[in-house]
Amino acid sequence: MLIGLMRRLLSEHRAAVWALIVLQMLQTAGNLLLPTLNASIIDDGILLGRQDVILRLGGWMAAISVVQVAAALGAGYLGAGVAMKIGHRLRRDLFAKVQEMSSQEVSAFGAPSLVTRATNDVQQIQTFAVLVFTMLAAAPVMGIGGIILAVQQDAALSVVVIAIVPLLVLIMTVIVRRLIPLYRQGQALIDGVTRILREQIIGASVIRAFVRQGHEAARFAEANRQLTGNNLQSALLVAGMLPMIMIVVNLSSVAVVWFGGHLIQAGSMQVGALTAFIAYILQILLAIMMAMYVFMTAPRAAVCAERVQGVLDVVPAVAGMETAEGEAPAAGSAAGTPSAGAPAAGAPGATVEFRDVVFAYPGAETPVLGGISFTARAGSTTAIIGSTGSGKSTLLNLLPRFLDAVGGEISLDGRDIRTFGLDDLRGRMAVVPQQAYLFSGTVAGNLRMAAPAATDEDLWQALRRSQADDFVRRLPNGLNAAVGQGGAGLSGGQRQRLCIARAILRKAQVFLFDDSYSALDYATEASVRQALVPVLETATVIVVAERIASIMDADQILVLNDGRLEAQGTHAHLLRTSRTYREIAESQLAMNGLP
Ligand SMILES: Nc1ncnc2c1ncn2[C@@H]1O[C@H](COP(=O)(O)OP(=O)(O)OP(=O)(O)O)[C@@H](O)[C@H]1O
Repeated sequence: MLIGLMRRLLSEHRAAVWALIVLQMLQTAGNLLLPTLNASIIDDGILLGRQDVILRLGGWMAAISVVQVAAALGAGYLGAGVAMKIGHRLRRDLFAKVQEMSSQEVSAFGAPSLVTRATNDVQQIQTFAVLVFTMLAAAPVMGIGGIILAVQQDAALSVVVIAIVPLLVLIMTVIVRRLIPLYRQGQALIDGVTRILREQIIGASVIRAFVRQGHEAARFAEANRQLTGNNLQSALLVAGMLPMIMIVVNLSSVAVVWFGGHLIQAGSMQVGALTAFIAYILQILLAIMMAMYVFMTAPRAAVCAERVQGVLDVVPAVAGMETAEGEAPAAGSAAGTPSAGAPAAGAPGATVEFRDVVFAYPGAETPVLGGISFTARAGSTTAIIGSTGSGKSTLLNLLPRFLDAVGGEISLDGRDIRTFGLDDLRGRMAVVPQQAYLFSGTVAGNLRMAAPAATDEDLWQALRRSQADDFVRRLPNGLNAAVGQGGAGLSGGQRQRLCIARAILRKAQVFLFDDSYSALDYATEASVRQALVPVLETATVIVVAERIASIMDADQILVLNDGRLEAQGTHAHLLRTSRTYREIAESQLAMNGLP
């Protein structure tokens, strides 16, 4: 997985990678040459008293060192650059993929895990790439070159090398095999800590309200303890490796000096040759240590690559982000792009038709919606009412294809919604979601999500209609007032009114309101509904509501019960024909004496 991912990512940086390899080769060639030159200086220069040889070879050594430094600098610069670009590309791809995913696909991974994958996991892969660029190409050349040159210096003494290399490889294999499962578990534990932290930050007031701080602190402490334990285990293994290697290295150096000393005494080896031999032995060991370090980092990077690739491999159930080719936006609408102009007074609607629609959440045994058929015409308002969990939001989410129906057909002006490009389809709609979500930034920034080219006057007009102008005017900086993440700093009703203003800024054909007035008092709700009449006059409006008073005037009301469309008709018709509707109405309206 890691190799495949790296190969794919590096294919874009072929020239830089080749340049890196050449620079590393230059560096390594220098490393391999220097001990031989040093040996010649000792044996042919110092021992024979030849100053010209010392100066000539010394000059070569200095020149090689300069080239080595330049190559090291170039390789470091290029390696870091390519690694950073790989990280950038991975984060960009992950972000784009998450944007395409449906809410089910996101929840299958979990938001905290997706955040960890896009940050920590990418960072691990990036770190591994830097290591590979600095070490992996150099290590085999240095190791093999070192062995050849050591054997050339003294074949008999090279037996030491043959003895230590398998020992080092054995140590490395044992440790790496224990590290892989630890790293895999570690990444999952990071997900766990992030999840608990996120829950505790978002739900801080609930935790305080139910005096659960102690319990939550214990939950976090346990997750933290497990992560620390896991990190300690892997750190101990990595830390234990270095002394083991040093013992092997030092023992082999002692053996070389011991045998080399005897060879010099016997006159079969020169002092310079022994110095070079020791230098080559150290280079071989250094090469093995470099490779080991890469192989030790590889398991964690491999686990991270697996997790990142897992996200990148998701084929979104709702496919087709782009506008379908050759498709013209609908006349009179700004479909396909967020509408650029003034609020949507008079945007022409489109006929929405559901024919025997069925929907089941992935993995669920029974469908949450079945046999849903109705038609919502342009210029009309369709309301959906039903008990909690009856499938109202799910039904609404099918239209912009946040979810895809598993049976039946949904059409817009007679055309199956699956034949539209996703951007085009969603560009024809404006949604006020059940959770009034705002983004960190300013009030104006949030509103212009729906209409980037809207003027301040357009924004104020939309705010007036959603009864939000008064409170925005009172905010420090008005339209440019800061909004916290999710709408922090604003009340639920204020957020809801800003979301309504945002939606009506769009010249949409279809407006979807998912319980969008729930945080407003009756008087404000009535004023907002009244003010929206000119905007929504010709559009197709579908409203989910809990309160009968909000939907009594709708052209048709759909009564959902346990995912089935139990009845449909006007308020008066349903009062006569639907028991469920009558019960809801009686429970809400009887006390007010309404019809
Ligand atoms: N992501 C999901 N995965 C599985 N089941 C889900 C998911 N989201 C909702 N459900 C289930 O689908 C059913 C319908 O949910 P939905 O949110 O559409 O109901 P609703 O009528 O809008 O409820 P409410 O009025 O409380 O918002 C519920 O039983 C719910 O448990």
